[in-house]
Amino acid sequence: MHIAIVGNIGAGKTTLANKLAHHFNWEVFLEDVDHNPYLKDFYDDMPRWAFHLQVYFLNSRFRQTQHIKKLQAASKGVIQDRTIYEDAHIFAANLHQSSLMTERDYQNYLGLFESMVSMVDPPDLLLYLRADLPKLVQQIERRNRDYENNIKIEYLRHLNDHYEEWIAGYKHGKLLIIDVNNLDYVSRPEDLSVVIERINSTLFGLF
Ligand SMILES: Nc1ncnc2c1ncn2[C@@H]1O[C@H](COP(=O)(O)OP(=O)(O)O)[C@@H](O)[C@H]1O
Ligand SMILES: Nc1ncnc2c1ncn2[C@H]1C[C@H](O)[C@@H](COP(=O)(O)O)O1
Repeated sequence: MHIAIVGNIGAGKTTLANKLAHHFNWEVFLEDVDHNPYLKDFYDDMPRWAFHLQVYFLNSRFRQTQHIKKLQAASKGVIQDRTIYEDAHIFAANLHQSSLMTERDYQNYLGLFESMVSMVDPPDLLLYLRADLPKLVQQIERRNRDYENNIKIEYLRHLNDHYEEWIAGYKHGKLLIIDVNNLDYVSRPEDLSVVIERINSTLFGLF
């Protein structure tokens, strides 16, 4: 079983991924953020570092999917925090549309993405955490990563628009949309239970 959690920056993916992994006793795959050699530079100067960052994320996400494939072959359950689909359909697409990535870099990136994604199995369940801008801003502030302090609200808005469009057309498998605006699975265990019940119901038809 493979559940992938998708959603905008600060939506609560990592927090939920850890909680679900604990609940189901499955392996968790988080994003490589702390060791990312481009992320800070990217936020300082997006046009300069957009392509480098996208190639880095693509490779790191692809390696993760190969690792997940092996675990699945061994019948292990996996929770994944963010997918390779989001790199291309959300982040790279947004950078290109916002003229922060050139046409030739984008086409070059897409060629690489298409080659890689053809070797990727979609998750059994895609769990989209839908959050409005105030919730995202509040949670990004709460997390307080210094390089994210200057993220513009417009950047988050464009990413949310891309998410909504991509999710509306998602056809790779089961999809569960959770509105997290009024959920607090950090301090309210009953909110986590609601999420778990909805996952069980979508995956196994329970409840
Ligand atoms: N549903 C929630 N309710 C309250 N706080 C949350 C919720 N989800 C996440 N948080 C908090 O918001 C911050 C960002 O969450 P995180 O899981 O890192 O988001 P993401 O991985 O989507 O970027 C963290 O400090 C986390 O504790
Ligand atoms: N593909 C990406 N392009 C640009 N930025 C990205 C990409 N994937 C992740 N990020 C950024 C967004 C956040 O600053 C960090 C971690 O993501 P989060 O949603 O907080 O887990 O990396």
